[in-house]
This record gives sequence, C-alpha cells and structure tokens, in this order.
Amino acid sequence: MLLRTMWRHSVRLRGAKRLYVGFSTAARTRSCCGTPGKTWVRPSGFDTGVKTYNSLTKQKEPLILAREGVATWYSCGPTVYDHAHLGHACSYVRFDILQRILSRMFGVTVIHAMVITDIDDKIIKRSWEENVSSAFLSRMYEDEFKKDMLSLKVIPPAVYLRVTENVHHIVAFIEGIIRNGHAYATKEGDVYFDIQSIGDRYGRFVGAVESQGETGSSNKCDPRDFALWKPSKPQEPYWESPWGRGRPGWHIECSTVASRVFGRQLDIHSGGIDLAFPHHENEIAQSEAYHQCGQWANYFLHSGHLHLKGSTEKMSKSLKNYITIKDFLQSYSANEFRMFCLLAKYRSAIDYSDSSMAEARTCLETISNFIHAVQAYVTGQLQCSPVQEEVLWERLAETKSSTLKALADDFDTPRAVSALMNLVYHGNRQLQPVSTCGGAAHSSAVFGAIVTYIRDVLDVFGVDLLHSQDAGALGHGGNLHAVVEQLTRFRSEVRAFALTRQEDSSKKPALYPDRIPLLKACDTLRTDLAPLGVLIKDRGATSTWEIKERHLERNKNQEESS
Ligand SMILES: Nc1ncnc2c1ncn2[C@@H]1O[C@H](COP(=O)(O)OP(=O)(O)OP(=O)(O)O)[C@@H](O)[C@H]1O
Ligand SMILES: [Zn+2]
Repeated sequence: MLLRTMWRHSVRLRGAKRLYVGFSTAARTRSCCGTPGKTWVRPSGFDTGVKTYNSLTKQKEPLILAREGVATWYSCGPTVYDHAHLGHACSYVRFDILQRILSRMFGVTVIHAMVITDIDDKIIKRSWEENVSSAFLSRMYEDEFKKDMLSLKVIPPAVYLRVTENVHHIVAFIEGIIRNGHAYATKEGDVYFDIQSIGDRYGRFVGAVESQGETGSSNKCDPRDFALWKPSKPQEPYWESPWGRGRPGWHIECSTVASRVFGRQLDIHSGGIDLAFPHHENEIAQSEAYHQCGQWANYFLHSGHLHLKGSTEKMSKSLKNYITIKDFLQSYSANEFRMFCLLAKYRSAIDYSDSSMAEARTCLETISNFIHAVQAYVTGQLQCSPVQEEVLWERLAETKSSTLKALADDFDTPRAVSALMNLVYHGNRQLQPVSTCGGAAHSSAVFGAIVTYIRDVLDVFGVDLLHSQDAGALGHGGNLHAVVEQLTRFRSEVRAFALTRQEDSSKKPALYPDRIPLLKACDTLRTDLAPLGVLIKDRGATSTWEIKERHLERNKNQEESS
C-alpha cells in the first residue's frame, strides 16, 4: 500500500513538471491552443459574423474559426441501450438547425463527427436482461437511432464512429496521458486521470450541473479523479490493454475520437447541458493533457433540456419518462417538431406538451395557408383588391435583414420565425379577396419574392414545405395533385352553375331551387375531403385548394412502420 502510494506520488510530481514545459511551449506556438489556466483566449482565425454563447466564458463571443469557411464540430452521440426519445430529438435537431444556419446563411462548411457510445455499464446490464450480446443490443439501437434521425431530417454527421472500433486508439491516448504525467494506473487495473496534476485548470464547467461523482475503486489519489480505463468484471466484454483486460471509461472515448478526426484543435463541441459537467469538463482535461495545450476546443455549445410539461426532470432513458421518436411521428410530422424547436432558443429548456405542439402546428399552417393563397392569387384563382406593392417590397427587405441579424445573434431562431410570421401577416393583409377583379393590376412578382424567401429560410431550418407537399403528393399514386386539381375544377364549375341567380328584374335575384342540391353536394364534398387532407376553400365565387402535408407525412410514416 505504501509502495503504491509512493509510486503514484512520484508519477504526479513528474507529471507536474512535464505539464509546465509542454504548456509553455504550446503557448509560444499556437494562440488558440496555448494558454494555461482557465482564461479563454479568443482564437485567431476567421470571423464568421456570428456571435454565439460559449459555455467556456458564459457569454456570447464572436465565432472565429481556425480555417476560413470551415468549422470542425464534434458532438457526443447517444449511449445506445434503448429507444431514442424526444429529448435526443430535441438536442440533435437543434444542433442540426444551428449547423444548417452556419452553412447556408454564413457560408461555413461544417465538418461534423459524432461518437456512438456502444459499450458502457448500462448497455452491458441491458444486454444481460435481454439475454443478447452487448454488441447485438447496441447495434440494434444504433441503427434505430440513425433511422430516427433521418426521419427527423437531421443531416447525418460526416462520420459516425463507434467506441468499440476505436479501443486501440483509446488505449494509445491513455498511454499518452500517462506519459505526460496526468494519469496513473492502479494495481487493480484501473487507470485514473490525475486531477491535481492540472491544478486550477480543472473546473471550467463546475456548477453547470450537479456533480454526480464517480463510483469505482477507492484507490484514487483524489476523489475527483475519474476513470480512463476500467478492469472488466467476469462475463463482461473486455479488450486487452497494458493494464489488463478491461474497457474504456466514458469521457476518454470523446477526447480520443475527436482528436483522431480533428487533431489537436477543435472549433466547436456540442452536447446537451447535462453533459457539461463532468463529461465535457473531463474531456477538456484529458485532451489538453494529451495534446499539452491550453485550449483544445474553442467553443462549447450546450442545448437546454426537453421536459414533459409539468415535470422538472429531463426526459431520459434511465428515468423511463420518455416518448419515443417513432411514437411521436405517429401524431406529428418532422416539420412540426422542427418548428417546435425553432420557437424556443436552443439553449433554453423546452416544455413538451400537446399545446406546445399545437402552437408549432398552427404556425406552420399559417405559413402554408399564406403560400397557398399566394399561389391562388398568382394563378388567378383568387381575385384580390389592388395591392400596395412598395409596402410589401419594403417589408420583405426588412424581414431579410432582421432574420439574418437574429440568426447571427446566437442563432436566435424564435426571433427569426417571428420576423417571418410578421411578413406573412402583412402579406395576408394585402390579399383581400373580392368577387370580381375589376381589372386591378396583378402584383405577382412581390408575392412570388415573399413566398420564395419564406420557403428558402424554412428550407435552411430543415422545414421542407415544398417537398413534403409536392413530392409527398406525387408519391401517393404519382398524381394526387393532378387528381385534386381536376376534382376541384369540376366542383368549381358545378358550384358556379348552382350559384347563378335567376334573372327577374321584379325581385331580388334568387338561386334556382332545383340547383340547391348541387350546392349542398359541393359543400359535402368539401367537408368529406378535409379529413383526407384536401382542404378546399370557397372564396366568393371561386375556390382554392391545398393538400395538408401533415396527413401525407403521417400516412407515409404509417406505411413505413407497417
Ligand atoms: N431530455 C433531453 N433534452 C435534451 N437533450 C437530451 C435529453 N436527454 C438526452 N439529451 C441529449 O442527448 C444526447 C445523448 O444522451 P444520452 O444517450 O446520454 O441520453 P439519456 O436519455 O440522457 O440517457 P441516460 O438516461 O442513460 O443518461 C446528449 O447530448 C444529451 O444531453
Ligand atoms: Zn462526449
């Protein structure tokens, strides 16, 4: 015992000396990766024009990238031992939106890497319960996770990497940390990170969330020391290592994989706020100890939690208070979930409930109805009183500028959506239906520009109104739109015939009584088509129609799951 204590002590002393040499060398050579201590150093490089909240400084900072037009971005992936739920959906959809904004609005190519945690205590426990191998269990839930992400239209990372396929790199990484004097092995086969060896550099995120501490061997130098390598217990999966058979600790996988992909420096690291401490804290400690640098990742972005309304706890697998993504998609569409995410800032906690989803749905419906009204106006189906074109052009220019400003300000999507909704409101105000056009000039260009802009921005956010309507409709038998078009045209003619008034100058013109059943039949058809997703609106003598994407998407999901 005494011997072991002495050995550990000497390792730490050696480590402290090397730490000093390594960090000071780095400080001379790299401004972004070289300052010891907790002070954040603004990276030198290329300013994106975006300000983003950096958890390392707890304030908004200009987002500066090491390489022009390219962001290296690492995110922690799921631990795959159960179904993906709306909490995961929320975190990954929110960051997907941020990445889309960076790339489409600010011209930054995002290179995104994500690790899949396919070995850990919970996976092993679950595989025993299910009587399957941990490899089988994790692969099954990993596949499911990837499918769920695709059904939510999350752009897949450039690379997904599995922990189990990187264990030899992890072992080499741990050896590097030990060599640099920041970790020690115990006789029992554990390897721990030596927190005291980095002095006051530990603690960037302390207090971000409650520390849960780490259970394990009591042979640690400091209770805060955390596992880099754990010996395997009988029946557990294991890998050979210089410290005996075992498996990696949780935090080391991310440091290793991120470093493998991006080297010694990273622009952006993301994850849910629960990961800030201890997971990201420990990732930083390990990576900076391995690379001997002072600022490994320049920006840490953390998303707020999704809670079930009325609950203070986050939705999570271990608490078993979750709604799976698949179940959710039976009732709502991917577009609706995205709008739900867009309506709150990505850093805030978000309450999930039917009423918050109803708000998202209404928002999309308002936009969709406006687009259809514009289409009807442009094609001449909808007659309107003269439009104040200049006012609308101005509104459009204002919206473009305020949307961009909002997104450059820490990706403020609620403000951007509100700018779009304001544009829709003003557009709608100008679309005042009249029964006869009276030769009014047609202002198609400005409405066309507005609709194009709204669709473009929604497309940046991953809300794809265009394809979910048109492609969805085409997918259903190939010609649903054409059929509905023919049907409503026929109905319009019948209706116009039924609405014709009797010519009798002595009385107020009345409908022909024998044509009233035709009018009723037209109303019945309209009512019956609505639950099928075909919405017909009678506007004076003319009618417009639209196919609701929600119905099509839901039907598509049901077909896919059956
Ligand atoms: N309710 C939630 N709201 C927002 N993000 C979440 C939520 N739950 C998980 N995440 C995020 O999803 C990612 C993967 O998390 P993880 O697989 O650890 O999920 P989990 O359900 O919290 O699991 P566990 O209950 O086992 O801790 C992390 O970035 C995590 O922060
Ligand atoms: Zn991680």
